[in-house]
Amino acid sequence: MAGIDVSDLQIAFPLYHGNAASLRKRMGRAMSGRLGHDARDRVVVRALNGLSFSVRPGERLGLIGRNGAGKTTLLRALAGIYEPVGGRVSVRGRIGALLDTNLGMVAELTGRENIRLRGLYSGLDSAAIAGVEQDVSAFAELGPFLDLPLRSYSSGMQIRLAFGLATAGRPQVLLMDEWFLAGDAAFLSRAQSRLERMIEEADILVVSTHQAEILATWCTRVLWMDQGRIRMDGPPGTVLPAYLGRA
Ligand SMILES: Nc1ncnc2c1ncn2[C@@H]1O[C@H](COP(=O)(O)OP(=O)(O)OP(=O)(O)O)[C@@H](O)[C@H]1O
Repeated sequence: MAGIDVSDLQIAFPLYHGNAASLRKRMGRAMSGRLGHDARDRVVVRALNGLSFSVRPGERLGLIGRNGAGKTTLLRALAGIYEPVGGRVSVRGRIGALLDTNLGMVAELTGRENIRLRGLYSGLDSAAIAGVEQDVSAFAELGPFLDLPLRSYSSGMQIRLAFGLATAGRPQVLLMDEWFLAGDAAFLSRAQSRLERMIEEADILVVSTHQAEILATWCTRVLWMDQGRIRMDGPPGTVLPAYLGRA
């Protein structure tokens, strides 16, 4: 069964230049608490600083917080792209990651070829690949562009294709950065019903966005992140008014 357990998670990025004291001075108080040193005495930014939480099947978790709070870093750590420097991340279930429109795509291949390639990577047989191809092409509504190279796609087309593909493989844990919520209203409503079908199968969504309305309608729980830590964790009706200063 799908699940996420994060315990005392720490992610840090080395900054290769300068010394900590002058960097602290230049970056001001806002950042100074997030600078530290690693074992090789390099100055690092602590992007995530001791996060602990669990997510159970059926939960739709929204991440909110100011620029630089650590939302994207957390999604990437859950996807296994970043290694923790401390603590643990455990994600059970097949992961679908919508973090970067180009992730795992080849710009020179057509949309259809990319779909087939992904099917082959996932070890699907030809009948299953044909099913995914049909499902994704119906969802993405790319028309003749499906048979043109990806590099000719608009960013909205890339998003539709990536979203269709990431959700076609019936992932049990879908990780999504707000990038993918940039489509028009018609796309958002089709994306929402596709996600709802997926979530009905008792799976997990983790989505990061600055748009409070999306969190209010899509999520059952919101983590408010601040300076690489969790500031508040609870239902959207409690966390969003506090975040927006209306509590
Ligand atoms: N590759 C990197 N190298 C150095 N520092 C990084 C890197 N990626 C993120 N950071 C730093 O880690 C912190 C968290 O960044 P992150 O992108 O996770 O924030 P975010 O909440 O997603 O912000 P935004 O809302 O602006 O997308 C920031 O201080 C950022 O500058």
